[in-house]
Amino acid sequence: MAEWRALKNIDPHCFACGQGNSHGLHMRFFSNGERVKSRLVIPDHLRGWHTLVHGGVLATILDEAMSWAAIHLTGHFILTQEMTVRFKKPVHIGEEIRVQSFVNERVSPKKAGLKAEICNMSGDVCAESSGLFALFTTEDFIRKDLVPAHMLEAMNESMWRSA
Ligand SMILES: CCCCCCCCCC(=O)SCCNC(=O)CCNC(=O)[C@H](O)C(C)(C)COP(=O)(O)OP(=O)(O)OC[C@H]1O[C@@H](n2cnc3c(N)ncnc32)[C@H](O)[C@@H]1OP(=O)(O)O
Repeated sequence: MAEWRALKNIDPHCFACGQGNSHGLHMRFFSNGERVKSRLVIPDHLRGWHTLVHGGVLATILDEAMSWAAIHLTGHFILTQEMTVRFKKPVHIGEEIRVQSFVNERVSPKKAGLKAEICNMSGDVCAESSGLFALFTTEDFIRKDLVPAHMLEAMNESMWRSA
């Protein structure tokens, strides 16, 4: 299996992966060509019930991990179309967690099924997800008019390279 390579962060403002978002999760991703992974500690301000991490935050982490896998393992821009999450064990504020994701199924040329799971440092699966992702060519994504074309072109130049 190929070694893990750090992936280049492409939007400093993203709540999940933006390194410049002071309220965000600052996720950094690595890929071995088959899977994408990240590790993080959830900051104190994202708690839900007492010291528990809010489920919506865990869902964001899973969505982000599946999105990075969809982008980097299929080579397309993506939109999350649907996702399901199963919360299996509590995650606590300040606890280190690991997330991994992969392409589970290439449903069609324009759709892929992804999976992700969050584990604690004991190796227990705390949350897992499945998602359906729409895959776009650069031209089709520009046509959607969701992200400025100059930003997509800059991403295209750097996105598929290591950090
Ligand atoms: C920061 C950098 C790192 C990036 C990480 C980002 C992670 C975040 C990921 C997200 O959370 S994305 C935000 C949450 N998701 C959304 O906002 C998606 C909203 N939903 C949609 O836009 C549509 O439901 C979706 C494109 C996902 C699926 O559409 P459908 O397959 O149901 O098709 P639909 O019939 O609704 O098509 C709408 C239009 O999109 C077009 N389309 C759909 N899938 C396409 C595709 N794959 N390629 C090209 N065009 C596509 C389709 O042809 C059509 O074009 P027209 O309006 O011109 O007729």
